[in-house]
Amino acid sequence: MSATAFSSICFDRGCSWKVEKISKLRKRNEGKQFVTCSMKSGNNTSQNTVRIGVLGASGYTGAEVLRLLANHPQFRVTLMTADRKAGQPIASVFPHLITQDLPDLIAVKDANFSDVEAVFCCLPHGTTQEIIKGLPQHLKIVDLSADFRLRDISEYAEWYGQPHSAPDLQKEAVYGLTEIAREEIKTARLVANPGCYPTSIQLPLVPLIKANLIEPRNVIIDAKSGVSGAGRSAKENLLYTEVAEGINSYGITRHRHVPEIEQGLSDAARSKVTVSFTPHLIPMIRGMQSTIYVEMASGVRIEDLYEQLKQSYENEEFVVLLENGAIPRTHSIRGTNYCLINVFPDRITGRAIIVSVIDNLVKGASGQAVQNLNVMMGFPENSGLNYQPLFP
Ligand SMILES: NC(=O)C1=CN([C@@H]2O[C@H](COP(=O)(O)OP(=O)(O)OC[C@H]3O[C@@H](n4cnc5c(N)ncnc54)[C@H](OP(=O)(O)O)[C@@H]3O)[C@@H](O)[C@H]2O)C=CC1
Ligand SMILES: CC(=O)N[C@@H](CCC(=O)OP(=O)(O)O)C(=O)O
Repeated sequence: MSATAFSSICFDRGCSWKVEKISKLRKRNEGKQFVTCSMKSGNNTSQNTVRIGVLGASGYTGAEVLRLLANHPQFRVTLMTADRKAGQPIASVFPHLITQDLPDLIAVKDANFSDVEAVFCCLPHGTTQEIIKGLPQHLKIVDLSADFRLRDISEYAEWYGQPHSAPDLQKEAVYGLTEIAREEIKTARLVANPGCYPTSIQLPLVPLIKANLIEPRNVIIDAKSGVSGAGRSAKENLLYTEVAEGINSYGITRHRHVPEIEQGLSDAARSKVTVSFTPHLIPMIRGMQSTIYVEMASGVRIEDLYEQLKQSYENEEFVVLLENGAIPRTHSIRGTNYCLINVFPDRITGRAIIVSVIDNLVKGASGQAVQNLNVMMGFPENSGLNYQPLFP
């Protein structure tokens, strides 16, 4: 059999395994949804409707929350804030949302939170902690910024260039990598949604480190992000002329996601882990790939890594281990909450190469945020998240 024929059979086997798994999990969740909640149809909402605020609804992650919640059976957006764009209808800020029945954007200071049960906080770091400090206690909060992700506030001060102004809230926050921290998220009031790079990196590495299959101190990560990862505000380095037809590495050795990645991996290892991490901005709108080079522990084979990941994620709808050499592609997850992973042997160095892809705006931000609020509210975890990839 030719190599091409072999790899195409393998690829097909990988896909059919996955299709079976997804449909099985979806059926299981649909069953739960039917029992737990009655559905919303059109403007008729059931008594299970949860009123939602979106803070920073005029930004990219805010808009993505609105897109996902349009198909959510329980969450209904009744409050939306902005800063410079306060006072405007959403369709004048995001014309693609014109068909949604949504309230106008208002300033945070004018918002009445008494009628809202939960908020997605899609604001810049720094600003976020000041605003969350002033929110009423009854609210469940999923914060998409970096403000509550680092447990050590001195580390926050070092990497974010300012002291943390809400240390008590920081102590209360649960780091929301859903597949890893689901039990804690269930009872949390404030969830710190992980950063996009840290999500794509920790999902494959945490189970491997916990099982002592890789050397945690020699991890090298080469990551690439679409430009929407930098948000919607105007910046010179994000102009079309600066981004198109080129690749720009940035934050080499000092990107602020380093301590977040090291925190998660150190927890898994129960000892201090350090990483070499280099992000790149590439000329695409959404999507992210992390290519991770690891040394396997003594006596460990690539098949052991593969089996561990397969076992860790076989009951997870949104983390998919591809089979038999299939290569994760950002095209395969565009607009979805999936993380696709595969592991490859580097026969020359003996290392393993792990490839992980997510959509930075979905599993890397708003999708994981919706997944987390579903967990916090006891709803099926995939509510509002059943999207097929946009391809081509
Ligand atoms: N983009 C991504 O892929 C990811 C982003 N994140 C994080 O999520 C958060 C939001 O990101 P993103 O949506 O991309 O950012 P954007 O820059 O696109 O949006 C920021 C939002 O915050 C509002 N805002 C800005 N300053 C203030 C202020 N002082 N008071 C009140 N509101 C304010 C803006 O309002 P206005 O437009 O009216 O000025 C806008 O609605 C950030 O912390 C980001 O780091 C996390 C993971 C991935
Ligand atoms: C392409 C790009 O610029 N990406 C952002 C990361 C987006 C993200 O996850 O940011 P938070 O940690 O603030 O949530 C960056 O490198 O800073």
